[in-house]
Amino acid sequence: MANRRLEIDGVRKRYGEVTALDGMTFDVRAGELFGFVGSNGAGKTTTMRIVLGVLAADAGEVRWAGRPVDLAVRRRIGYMPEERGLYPKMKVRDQIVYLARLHGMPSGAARRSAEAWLERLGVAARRDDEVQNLSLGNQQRVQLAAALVHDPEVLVLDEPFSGLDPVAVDVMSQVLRERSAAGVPVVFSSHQLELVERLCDRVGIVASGRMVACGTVDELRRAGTEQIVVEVPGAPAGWALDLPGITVRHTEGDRTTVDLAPGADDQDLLRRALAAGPVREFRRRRPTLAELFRSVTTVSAVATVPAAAGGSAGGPGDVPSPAGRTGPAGLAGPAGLTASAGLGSSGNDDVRAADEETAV
Ligand SMILES: Nc1ncnc2c1ncn2[C@@H]1O[C@H](COP(=O)(O)OP(=O)(O)OP(=O)(O)O)[C@@H](O)[C@H]1O
Repeated sequence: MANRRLEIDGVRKRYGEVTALDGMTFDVRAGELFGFVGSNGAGKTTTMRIVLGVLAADAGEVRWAGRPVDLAVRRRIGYMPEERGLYPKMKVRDQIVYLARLHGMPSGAARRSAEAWLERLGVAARRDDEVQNLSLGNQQRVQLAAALVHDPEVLVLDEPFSGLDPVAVDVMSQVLRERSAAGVPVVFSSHQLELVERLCDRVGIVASGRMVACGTVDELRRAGTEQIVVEVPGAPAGWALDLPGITVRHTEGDRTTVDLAPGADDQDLLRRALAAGPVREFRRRRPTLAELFRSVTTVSAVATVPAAAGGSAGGPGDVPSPAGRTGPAGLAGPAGLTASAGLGSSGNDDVRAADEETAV
């Protein structure tokens, strides 16, 4: 199929007075693992629910392979809802087979596929247990099996990594990588930014219902302010102040981190450092995804590597969710499947602290 792209184009959604989506626009391409990140309440779940037709948009359009997404297409999407969607009292394998059948698979193929995915995801030994008797992490593996069992053309996963142990995170990562390598566009939301940075081909950062930065991790990091970390034991306080194009971000012990404006001369800084004492470290760095996230979600003013062009055709329509998925999704999800991590650590404590003090 040509143009295998999932396009979210100018989607708007209000809940009464609350604007949840304000022209959300991005695309996810064939073979791409796309990380969808944003603060709590930024609009990620609302976007995914609109893609799946669980919710109708007020305006804008969702397209797959160039065509507006309809019910037939939605049945070919694999979806892991945030509220989870398993029947607690149904046995694991029966449930996966049942969901595969709802997506139109013949019964033999549904059973084989269910068995293969339960095996692959490490929960085959629990196939005859009721879902409610599984640990939350194992329920999540079953939930992923439910999203994958019908060999979907597109995968849309709302916080699939939350609450997983490190081994399960590895299994989940591998499976998503495999599916994207097989040509499936995969979009997932997460608050685990180090994981997103490591795993994703592209990342979209959402704030207040809009895409505020979108691109590969490298593109996003290059768009961020370049920094220099300098270590000068015994340097007098303020040694790096008042240099053109150089702003001190943070000082901790002997180590100072500065922002380097475009065109600023780092050799000025080096000369000043050498005059202040012995230079033990002098290196350039770019902000991590977590640092960028803090910047753009504090002030949405970082360069945006644009996703698909905007626009707002008619809404995707009041199509109900794929048959049967409303049932289990509508039940109270397994309790306690909540986001496991905060907004990712930067992996660089000094600069993280600086970001918290001085949001750019
Ligand atoms: N059913 C609803 N009724 C009213 N407001 C809603 C409803 N669902 C979501 N909202 C509001 O819409 C906005 C976007 O919420 P959404 O759940 O899409 O955010 P999110 O990015 O998925 O957040 P989180 O990371 O916390 O899951 C928020 O302001 C939220 O309070």
